[in-house]
Formats: sequence, C-alpha cells, structure tokens
Amino acid sequence: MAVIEVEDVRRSFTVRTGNGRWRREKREVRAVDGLTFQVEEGECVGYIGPNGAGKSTTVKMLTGILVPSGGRLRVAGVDPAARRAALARRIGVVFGQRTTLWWDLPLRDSYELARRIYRIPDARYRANLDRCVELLDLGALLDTPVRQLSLGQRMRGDLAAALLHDPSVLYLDEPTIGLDVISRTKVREFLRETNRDRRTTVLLTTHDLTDIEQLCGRVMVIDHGRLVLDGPLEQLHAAGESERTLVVDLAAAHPPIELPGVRTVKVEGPRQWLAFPARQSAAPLVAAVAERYPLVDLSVREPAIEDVIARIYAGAAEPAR
Ligand SMILES: Nc1ncnc2c1ncn2[C@@H]1O[C@H](COP(=O)(O)OP(=O)(O)OP(=O)(O)O)[C@@H](O)[C@H]1O
Repeated sequence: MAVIEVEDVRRSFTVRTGNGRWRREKREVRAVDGLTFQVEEGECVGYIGPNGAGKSTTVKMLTGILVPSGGRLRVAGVDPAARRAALARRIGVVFGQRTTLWWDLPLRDSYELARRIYRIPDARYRANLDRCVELLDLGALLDTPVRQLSLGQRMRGDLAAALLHDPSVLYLDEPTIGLDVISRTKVREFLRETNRDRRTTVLLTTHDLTDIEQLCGRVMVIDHGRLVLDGPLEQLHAAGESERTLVVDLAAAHPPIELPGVRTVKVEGPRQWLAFPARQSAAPLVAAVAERYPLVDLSVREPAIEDVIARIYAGAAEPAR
C-alpha cells in the first residue's frame, strides 16, 4: 500500500530580483516542477539531489507546511496541507541542522511534552521511550538540558522525540550531518532497526551517499525540481557509473600507481588518489596496493552526489523523465 502518493506536484515561488526600488523584477522559481512518485509502506527511500534541487520544498509539502501550486499529494491517505494537524500524529520529522527539543529543558521534559501534545497512551509512551533510550544510549542524558548536549547526543535525542508517537512515516533531513563516526553508526543502526522492526516508512534526504547505501533500498534523485532517477541503489551506481576514491599514503613519493581497473587521478608527493567503480569492494584493491607498494595509511572517499548527477546528465543513462 502506498503511504506517500505524489502526482504531478508543482511548487513555484515568486522572487524579486534587482536592487533598485523601482526596477525590481519578479521572477518565478519552479522549486518543484511536476514530481510523480509513490512510496510503499515500510520502504526506506533516499531522496537526493544538489543544493537547491527542491528536496526541502518537497518535504515541506509532504508535511503540510507548504501548499503545492499544482498536482495531488497524499500522505497516509490524507491531503497534508488540508489536514496538517491530523497528519502530525502520523509523521515524524528530524532536521539535522535544527532541533525540535526545548533548548533549556532536560531531554526528559521535551519527551514529556511530546507525550502530552500527541496524547500518547502511557504504556505505549513507556515502551517507546525505553526502546529509544536503550538503542540510542540516552540513559545518562535524560536529565541533561538540551543546550549542554553534543551534536551527536542531540541528534539521538531528536530521533527519539520524533518516534515516541509511533509515526508511520519518518522524514529525515541530513540526520548524520556533522556527527562523528560513532554517533553516525549508532544513528544509522537505529534507523535501520526502526524501519525493519516497526515498518516505519522513511524518506531520507542526505548528501552522504553512505547513509543511502547503508539504509535505503531505493533512491530518488531530484534536480531542478524534477526526478532524474528513481530506482534501486544499484541503478544509481550504474547510471552515474560512480566511482569511489582510495586515498593512499605511501612511505615516500612514488610514480603513479598502476593497477588493473583503477585510475590514478592525482599524485601529490607520497599521497595518491585511486578511482575505482563504486559498486566494487575496496578490500582487494587495498590488498593489491599493500602487496606492491610501501603503504603507510589509507582512506576511502565516497562519490559526491553532485558528481553522480553530473554523470547521469553526461548521458550514462536515460533519465527517469
Ligand atoms: N521560500 C522561498 N522563497 C523563494 N524561493 C525559494 C523558497 N524556498 C525555496 N526556494 C527556492 O526553490 C529552490 C529549491 O529549494 P529547496 O530548498 O527545496 O532545495 P533543496 O534541494 O532542499 O536544497 P538544499 O540541499 O540546499 O537544502 C531553490 O532555488 C530555492 O532558492
């Protein structure tokens, strides 16, 4: 059953350009320009695109904050803008760069407020809170004012707040931005479990392709307000022919490394950048480098979303529309 239905949805903004008082002109920005997709119950879908592509505008329409200029939207069977208050009980929202928690209050008090606002029955509230506290390791933080939490702790706190009322749909906007490796891993594990065990439908907006790889079976790519790709993650890699980069530090400067299936894209003293197909494991390449060259250190860089989209446009695949 489709939980999110989007049919030829559009949203424009009128912006004024120029700086003279009399010479200002109006211009129409088509932030979302004829978007059509459906998300089934229990799916976890990555929603990606470059800055200004229309992702936030889409999510704002799906939560009922913005009214579409045209088209048809349904979330959990209702029109979000017309039934915003009713829909609030069915959805959870987490913005990586903002918090819904009360800044000066201990975490526990923000949860208590959510309990009252959403009128969550006691037993359900207890069970959900216990689950979040355990999985997100929040026990020691419940009595700490939010302003004293680190970014990673606050994000875990925000995730719990978004899920206490058992929403059927969860919108996540950059949930791992700025987090250290440990917090990022914890957040991803929690999201994976929530999606799997609770069948929570997740729409995940991120610039971090690792989030998508670890969580989403399907990915939608938006650019200039239109979907340019919608399909399984493998399709993104195939369409973008995306590459990851192995950055190696050798013991000393060395001529460019030569290995089959690898492009050495940059050499700077003892450091070299080796591009390889994103769908391949890095392990055999690391082993091959270590065997033949004096390897001191290494890291793997994921492809930037902008690069993947640029490759889609370069004609590596037929866009979705
Ligand atoms: N309230 C607004 N008034 C005017 N223009 C807007 C408004 N909101 C968004 N836009 C414009 O609509 C387009 C899409 O913006 P949107 O915020 O949806 O992009 P995004 O994909 O979320 O980008 P980012 O990754 O930077 O968050 C941009 O050109 C933006 O400038």
